[in-house]
Amino acid sequence: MNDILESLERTIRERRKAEPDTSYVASLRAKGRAKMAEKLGEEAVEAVIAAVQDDKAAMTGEAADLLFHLMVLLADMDLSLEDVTGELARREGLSGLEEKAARGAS
Ligand SMILES: N=c1c2ncn([C@@H]3O[C@H](COP(=O)(O)OP(=O)(O)OP(=O)(O)O)[C@@H](O)[C@H]3O)c2ncn1[C@@H]1O[C@H](COP(=O)(O)O)[C@@H](O)[C@H]1O
Repeated sequence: MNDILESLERTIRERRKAEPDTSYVASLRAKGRAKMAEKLGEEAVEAVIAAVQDDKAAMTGEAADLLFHLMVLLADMDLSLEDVTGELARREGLSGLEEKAARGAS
């Protein structure tokens, strides 16, 4: 599973340098971060709808779109999956309440 995400992360970094008319990733880069964020929001809403409708097939596709667009945005911010998994690993070492407190949540 991680192999696929790591491979996709490399592909996204590489395709950012392509000509926008030959690559969806490059076209998003050309449109800018606000457009990437907008796409992430759209995909999140579509995933929410699939979940509420209990549509597993749609949810699988929407979750893939959501992950992909999140990774495009992370790459634009020069963040990696390792940054995210590192944060998840840190949280795993804490209980739920400790983790909430560490994030400053009420
Ligand atoms: N995983 C994906 C992936 N998932 C979704 N999408 C695209 O995301 C877009 C979003 O869906 P929408 O229905 O909102 O599409 P749209 O109406 O064309 O989008 P907008 O005009 O609103 O921006 C679609 O065009 C999908 O093709 C993806 N495009 C690319 N990848 C991966 O990225 C790699 C590099 O792609 P290129 O940059 O195109 O070479 C590919 O090999 C794939 O592995």
